[in-house]
Amino acid sequence: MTPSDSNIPGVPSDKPPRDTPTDSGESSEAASTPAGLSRRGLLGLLGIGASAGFIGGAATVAAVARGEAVAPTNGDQFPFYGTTQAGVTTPAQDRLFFATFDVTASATRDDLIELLQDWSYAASRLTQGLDVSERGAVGGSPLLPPDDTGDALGLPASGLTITFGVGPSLFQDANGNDRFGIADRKPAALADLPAFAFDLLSPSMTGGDLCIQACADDPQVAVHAVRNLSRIAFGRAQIRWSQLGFGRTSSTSSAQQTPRNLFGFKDGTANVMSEEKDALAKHIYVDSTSDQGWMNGGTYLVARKILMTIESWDRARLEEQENIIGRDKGEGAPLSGGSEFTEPNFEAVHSAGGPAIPVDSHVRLAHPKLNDGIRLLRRGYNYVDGNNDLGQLNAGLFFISFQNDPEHFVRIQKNLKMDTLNEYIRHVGSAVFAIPPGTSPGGYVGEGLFA
Ligand SMILES: C=CC1=C(C)c2cc3[nH]c(cc4nc(cc5[nH]c(cc1n2)c(C)c5CCC(=O)O)C(CCC(=O)O)=C4C)c(C)c3C=C
Ligand SMILES: [Fe+2]
Repeated sequence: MTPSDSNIPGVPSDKPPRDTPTDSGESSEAASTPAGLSRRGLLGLLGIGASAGFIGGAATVAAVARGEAVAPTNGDQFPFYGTTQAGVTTPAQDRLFFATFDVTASATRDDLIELLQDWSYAASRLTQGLDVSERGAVGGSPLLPPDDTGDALGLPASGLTITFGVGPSLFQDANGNDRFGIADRKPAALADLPAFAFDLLSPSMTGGDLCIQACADDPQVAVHAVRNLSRIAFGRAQIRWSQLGFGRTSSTSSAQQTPRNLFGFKDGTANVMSEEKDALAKHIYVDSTSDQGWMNGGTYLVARKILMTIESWDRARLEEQENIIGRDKGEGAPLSGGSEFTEPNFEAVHSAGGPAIPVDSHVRLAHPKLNDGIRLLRRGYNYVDGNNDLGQLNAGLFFISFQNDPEHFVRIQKNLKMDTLNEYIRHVGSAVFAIPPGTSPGGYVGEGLFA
């Protein structure tokens, strides 16, 4: 299947920020959203469980003007609706807030469907720079908690994308129980990742039934999105673990400059780019040959939280750092010569003898030539989670890759067993999710799973 371009507009939108009223006094977006939040979703926003009583006065309240005092600086918008979900080939934004969720033990199949419907509806609004519902942060009854938390009032869409995923545990619990009557819809490719050499995984940063990847150019917008989606889920699903990321570590479009990771190296040079339509179809998106038709046009997300011992790295000689990566630090050119985008030549010989690109360097071991031609679309972010008692930063790479089979990640990660980079990194968190195809107005992400 050839993925559509529909999520790659890349042009600033002329839509007004957050619920600026139209001349009619209605939300500028109201007509384009197919349905409102379910009663359960509204109850979640109020922080009331499913058994709670009726909410009075559900009539639509005209949206209230937002952010008059703040001139929006990044009104970039990427449509939520499309044949593929946004946030995969979308030019990587600066910030990430990623969260995995556990669906509550008491939730039924209908609860799960309604949650995905509510999330899709809310995401279609949030990605337009609107509040989570029409009543929003300040348009509801003064006697009720506001629908929207209000922390993004006055902020533009900031390129927000919201990408939903479903994990292996959604289909079957640890005892093999078919939780939501979808066990026979589980793709063979969606399995927990195996243990890898040097793994130091913490259970508190591993797994999840569902995931939300929110990317934006403003961290407040990304956090607002996940926070409000989490409120909607109240009583149906709760956050298991989450990660804030900054400074994208990968380009996903050749129009973007290659960013740097916390080791100071350009990261993303050899990534699959959104312009590479054939490579996207071959390596990233699931096609009609999949064992599960509902995944046609979807992809798989692998997340790995990788701690980087940056203090030790900073004491390594430049030459050693470059030999470990296999590229030079200044330009990002392969050690075999040329400039950043020159193909590495693993046969090239160093003037002092031996291979110019060390055999145990990261780029050699991760290169398609040593991995049956496999390519990943990497979309990771740096993170810093404070410091330890020794004054060292808890910092690293929140690695995210998209591929049409998680086994492709597994293949490369196994090959990285000999990687000299391993002396400076540890994988501490891990998860894998199926990313269903996109949806259209009136539908919801994951609908094919229940059809
Ligand atoms: C299993 C997949 C990968 C993990 C895990 C991983 C961790 C990791 N990578 C860097 C830094 C760099 N990686 C680079 C290239 C690169 N990395 C992977 C895969 C994983 N990396 C691939 C497939 C590639 C491309 C290889 C190629 O085709 O040439 C680079 C070089 C620049 C670039 O091409 O992006 C850097 C730098 C770190 C620091 C890290 C863990 C913390
Ligand atoms: Fe890498």
